[in-house]
Amino acid sequence: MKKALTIAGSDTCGGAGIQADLKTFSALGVYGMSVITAVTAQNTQGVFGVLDVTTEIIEKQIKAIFEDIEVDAVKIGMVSMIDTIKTIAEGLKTYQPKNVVLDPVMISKSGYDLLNKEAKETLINELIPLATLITPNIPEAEVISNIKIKTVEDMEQSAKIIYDMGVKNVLVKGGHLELEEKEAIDILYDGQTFNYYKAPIINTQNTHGTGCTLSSAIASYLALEKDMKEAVRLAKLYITMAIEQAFSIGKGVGPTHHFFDLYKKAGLMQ
Ligand SMILES: Nc1ncnc2c1ncn2[C@@H]1O[C@H](COP(=O)(O)OP(=O)(O)O)[C@@H](O)[C@H]1O
Ligand SMILES: Cc1ncc(COP(=O)(O)OP(=O)(O)O)c(N)n1
Repeated sequence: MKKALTIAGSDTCGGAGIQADLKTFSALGVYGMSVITAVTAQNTQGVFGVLDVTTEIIEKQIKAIFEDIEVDAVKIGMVSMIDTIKTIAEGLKTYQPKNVVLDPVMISKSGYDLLNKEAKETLINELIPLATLITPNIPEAEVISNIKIKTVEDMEQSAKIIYDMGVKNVLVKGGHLELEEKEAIDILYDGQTFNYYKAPIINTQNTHGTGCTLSSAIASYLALEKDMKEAVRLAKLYITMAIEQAFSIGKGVGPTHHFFDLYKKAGLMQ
């Protein structure tokens, strides 16, 4: 069985973070493992507190996995602090996993800073060059590339700037872009060509964890030995269905749904 590791924060309400990643791995038939970087107290209405895990324990979690188990893909989510990022970067350099999908989580949908402001430069300098793929949403791509993004052409320019920071592939996600066509368009850049992944915008307020779900679905498909374009194509189908099936569980933004049978019927499972 293929095995994927998520290095990310815990989301109490199960819609994003470690919980979303593990649900996605399982739904796609990949064995999931976790290194927890931070514990958040959050629900569908907001984030109410964060406890960062010590670097000593993060280092031990990474070592415990890699010294024992072969890892086919790594997904990185909330990394929170400078020292956390440095510890993860050291781990990646030591163990050199094949596929590293970096979701540069910065701010939750409810507006809470999940990455300390001063840690941004460390994420760019230390983690981006070690990633096989980075998956910023529009606000994250704006921060990393330092340009404003209003159009698909801006997304392409941002992808090129981020690519030049040393990552092998860039996927700029367009969920936050308001286009006339009413499409959710994501753009993959591999240093040579752009590939476009489009889906109709689904009219729902339940989009908690969309970014986590997409990046862990890509990591799953890379673990299953799909090439990058195919992994992103399949993951885009997965996230679109997971948003279509999203439902309310509380008073605010509900989570994506990982509906095993649906994916099986759609032929998305191995
Ligand atoms: N309302 C929606 N309908 C369809 N796809 C969506 C919708 N919102 C987001 N997506 C897709 O979900 C994925 C994650 O989207 P995005 O919102 O851009 O990232 P994040 O969750 O990190 O903020 C992307 O593939 C995006 O195109
Ligand atoms: C613990 C944790 N990690 C990441 C996020 C952000 O996840 P994302 O998929 O971008 O979803 P939203 O915050 O936009 O719903 C999180 N909230 N918590």
